[in-house]
Amino acid sequence: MDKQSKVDATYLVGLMSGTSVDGIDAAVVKLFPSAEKEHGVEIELLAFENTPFEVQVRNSIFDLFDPASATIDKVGAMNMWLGELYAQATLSVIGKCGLSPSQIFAVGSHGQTIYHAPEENVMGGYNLHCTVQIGDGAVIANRTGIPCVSDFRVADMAMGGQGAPLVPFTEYLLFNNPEKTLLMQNIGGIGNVTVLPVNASPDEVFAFDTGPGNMIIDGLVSQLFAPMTMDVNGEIGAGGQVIDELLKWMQQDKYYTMPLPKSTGRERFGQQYVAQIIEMMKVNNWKVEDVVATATYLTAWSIVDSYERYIAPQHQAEQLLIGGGGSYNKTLLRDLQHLFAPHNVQVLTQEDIGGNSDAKEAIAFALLAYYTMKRLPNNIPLVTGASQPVVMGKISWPYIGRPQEA
Ligand SMILES: Nc1ncnc2c1ncn2[C@@H]1O[C@H](COP(=O)(O)OP(=O)(O)OP(=O)(O)O)[C@@H](O)[C@H]1O
Ligand SMILES: CC(=O)N[C@H]1[C@@H]2OC[C@@H](O2)[C@@H](O)[C@@H]1O[C@H](C)C(=O)O
Repeated sequence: MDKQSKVDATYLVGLMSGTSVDGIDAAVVKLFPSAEKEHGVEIELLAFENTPFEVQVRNSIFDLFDPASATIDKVGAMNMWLGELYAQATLSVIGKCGLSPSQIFAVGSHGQTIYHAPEENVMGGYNLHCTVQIGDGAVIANRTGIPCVSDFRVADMAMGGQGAPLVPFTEYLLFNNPEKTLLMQNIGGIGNVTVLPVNASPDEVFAFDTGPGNMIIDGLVSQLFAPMTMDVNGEIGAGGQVIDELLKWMQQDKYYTMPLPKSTGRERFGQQYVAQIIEMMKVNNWKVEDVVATATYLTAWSIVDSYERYIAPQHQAEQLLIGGGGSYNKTLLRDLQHLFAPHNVQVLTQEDIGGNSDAKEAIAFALLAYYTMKRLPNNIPLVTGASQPVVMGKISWPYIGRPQEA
């Protein structure tokens, strides 16, 4: 880093609580202009903290995924409650790296998605794509004294986009490689991939949700191995065999052949879907570890199938770089390595390249917020299907303004 970059460094906090509802990821990043790339930025991760949700919070969020139990009073209260928890997570992670809140330029908070409907929905003559993320930015701003950018996705939807995925914009900024075509694969609740062709320009980047990430595995484990909520390190799946009949049934979901751009969520692969699998398991007398092994294989298959169907015809990739909690599931990694071997695609995790699988999305929302604060566009229309670039995110200012800095 040169002297000028050090002078221009900006500190930001990014917050992510994703579709798997495991907790809050909070990152403090130092951002400075890239010495190499024009308009580019570089970042340094200064601190990261994951705060798991308490059971009552997790259950209250799950209540909101079912439109029948998600009454408006519960949505309103949870919006404020999560705001409080996000504010605490912000202050805690800032404390970890010895900075004070007054040194932070902005917090970028994704919020908790409780509803995502990116498909065509014509009402009153308007095509209303919609998505709901809660955890109010006003609470975060007023508890921390830091401006908060939240509610990113709706601006993209206002331009006809899917409002997802948003992380590709930051992957383009941070990972674009002059020599290799990279597949940036996130495996959270949902799986999503960003394709970065060799030395890509923004209009060559494309991305989409590949299907379920850990969502089906987590759903099965929560039902069949409670109080566990995940297949830790893939140990349950490692002890099972893939059930062909179940795999074929799962592979027939329409999502896998839908045209791009596409995104998905709990509405498709959540509790109802898992309940169907458990019903089939009972009828067929399948072993629970075989069902978990099959769900794990399905996730790996959906990723390689996406590569074969939408990516490989134009781009031979060198590496699949995995981020998100799925990178800790060894059975899933084994299945991915096996399925990508014939394509000569090397499968690596963020840790293998010196990154942090857990922190990646929180870092992304810090970076997205930086662009919002600078009033610069931060979506990629080719990725989301929006008709044009927009500045995503709503800014909440703290009540008494920021402490005056010297
Ligand atoms: N040690 C582990 N072993 C196996 N799986 C793990 C482990 N740690 C995390 N996971 C999986 O990762 C999930 C959390 O991943 P992550 O935090 O990336 O998802 P998310 O951000 O909530 O989802 P999304 O990116 O879809 O919004 C957990 O629910 C679990 O399934
Ligand atoms: C609506 C929503 O919350 N979508 C998430 C989800 O989790 C992964 C995948 O599905 C992706 O589309 C998105 O999140 C990441 C952060 C994104 O927008 O890039």
